[in-house]
Amino acid sequence: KHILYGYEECKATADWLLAEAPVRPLLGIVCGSGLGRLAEMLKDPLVIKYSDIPSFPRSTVHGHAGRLVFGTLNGTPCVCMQGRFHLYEGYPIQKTTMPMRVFKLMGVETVILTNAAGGLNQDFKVGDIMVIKDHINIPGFAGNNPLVGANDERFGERFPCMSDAYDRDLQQLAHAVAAELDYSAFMQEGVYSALAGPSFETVAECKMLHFLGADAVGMSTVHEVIVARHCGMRVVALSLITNQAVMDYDSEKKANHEEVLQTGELRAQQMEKLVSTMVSRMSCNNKTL
Ligand SMILES: Nc1nc2ncn(CCNC(CO)CO)c2c(=O)[nH]1
Repeated sequence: KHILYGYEECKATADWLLAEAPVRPLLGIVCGSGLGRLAEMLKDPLVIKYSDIPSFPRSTVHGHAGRLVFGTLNGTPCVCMQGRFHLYEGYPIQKTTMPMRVFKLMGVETVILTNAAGGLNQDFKVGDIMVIKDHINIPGFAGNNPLVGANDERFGERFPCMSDAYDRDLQQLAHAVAAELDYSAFMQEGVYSALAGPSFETVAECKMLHFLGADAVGMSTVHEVIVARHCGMRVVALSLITNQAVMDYDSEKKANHEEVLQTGELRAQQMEKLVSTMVSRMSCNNKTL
């Protein structure tokens, strides 16, 4: 039975990209809303538009450029997604996570994912960077999990463990590098919860997610993490807190995409510095790559 975006399709796309790419990437980076400038860190970049890549989806969201950038970061061969795919764009979930399998088949061993998220934890401020230590996959509760359907053993096992999805060493590395860069004042860590979107959450949903132990809420990342872990890549993920989720009915605040992108602009420089310094630490003691 033809599995949507299955092994053969991902392999064909990976081979097509490797034929174009100047480097065979070891590290994958996914840029979240407004964080696309991370891709400009790469040296000797080669940029390929998603629309030119066989079987690749198209980015449809403002703030997601829709380009794959190959290059090196402090000597480490990287591939960077400038723009990612979301359930709310109407893609089948396996389509939104296909890039993770393509990364794997190109030789990527570690993925750094970034996203913009709303802060549920009341200690969080707009502009904070949260190291994700775990996630709550709400769409998964309703059966919308990227691994549903026939399992392809060439990627991974039928029932993959997710209790260690977010690599502990790489979380510690993120905090250590942040301390070195004197970023600790706006560094957080916590649980990321995903909704499908595109509507932002209601007050009752924010209060429920917070009550369930979520520190931030977004519309991406968890599906990519599940697929990345299924095929054995290491994962570290960072949320830029772009607004305080509305938790009371009297609040004047209204979540909006423009504010998400503005905060991304504001913090983009520190995010770039954090990620690039992490990469240099990972590659020099390359056991952690
Ligand atoms: N309250 C709240 N604040 C947020 N900031 C970013 N996102 C992630 C969703 N980003 C969408 C819309 O900006 C674009 O992918 C969210 C969210 O889902 N909820």
